[in-house]
Amino acid sequence: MIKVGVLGAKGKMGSQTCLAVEDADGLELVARLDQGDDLAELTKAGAQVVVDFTRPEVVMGNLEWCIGHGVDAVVGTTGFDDERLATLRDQLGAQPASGVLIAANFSIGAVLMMRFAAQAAKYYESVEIIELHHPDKVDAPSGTARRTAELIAAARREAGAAPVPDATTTALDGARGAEVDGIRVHGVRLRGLVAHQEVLFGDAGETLTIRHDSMHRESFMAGVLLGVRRIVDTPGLTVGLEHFLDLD
Ligand SMILES: NC(=O)C1=CN([C@@H]2O[C@H](COP(=O)(O)OP(=O)(O)OC[C@H]3O[C@@H](n4cnc5c(N)ncnc54)[C@H](OP(=O)(O)O)[C@@H]3O)[C@@H](O)[C@H]2O)C=CC1
Ligand SMILES: O=C(O)C1=N[C@H](C(=O)O)C[C@H](O)C1
Repeated sequence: MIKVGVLGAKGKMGSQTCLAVEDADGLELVARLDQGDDLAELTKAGAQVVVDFTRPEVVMGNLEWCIGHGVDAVVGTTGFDDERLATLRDQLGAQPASGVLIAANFSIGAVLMMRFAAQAAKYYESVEIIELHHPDKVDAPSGTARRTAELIAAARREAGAAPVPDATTTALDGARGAEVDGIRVHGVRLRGLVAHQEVLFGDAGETLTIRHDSMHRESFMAGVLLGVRRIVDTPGLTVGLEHFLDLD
């Protein structure tokens, strides 16, 4: 049995994760912690793996604690940039047996969407991303949109593509979205939505749209459970659930 603790256990993703872990073969839910709880409860309960669905401003502190206490971590919380990843690599360097998985999105369909978008990137002159989420989301653009933009930008760079064309010279602030690694990202917040993304590609006389929809937070759970089962045997930093899927 793998003993699992959940951080952010009262939140939308944390509560769904608790249900999924309780139902999963070979996993035991030993701790549910939320805002104000003492992280020492994790070691008292014997947690081997922590699943973190908290907030961008607290996740790095949680991970420093986990790495320092030899607890592996599966992280869905957003807010990771190169600087944060470098910090984690340094911390893990001092604890070579520990593992951390950072996944912008645990839904299999979203991982495929990112992969397909990276594959399509070199064939199109234009590309923009639209992410659509529930209005309780605190960060924009979404972690998934940021990651998708980075993957597309890397593929375009490798192919020697020119910058995405855009003749805009006057615009209201925000009208052209945010720029991530040279790719425009637009955010929609709408009651009724969960998590959705479109990647729009365009070239002479044609467009290609790759769309993914998470209708329910259950969509993330197979990926979270896979992450928990794999991270106990995967020391170091793993960025992206695709490393635990047989995509090639
Ligand atoms: N990778 C993926 O597949 C997915 C990632 N996410 C990401 O996961 C994160 C959480 O999303 P969601 O569940 O919707 O958010 P919620 O706001 O519903 O849940 C976050 C929970 O964490 C709690 N919390 C805040 N600080 C701490 C702390 N220091 N220790 C423990 N718990 C704390 C919050 O308490 P309080 O409300 O009192 O602050 C809240 O209960 C976001 O970054 C989101 O983008 C979401 C869906 C899928
Ligand atoms: O906050 C959310 O809900 C989600 N957050 C993640 C993100 O920012 O990409 C994953 C998914 O989009 C849902």
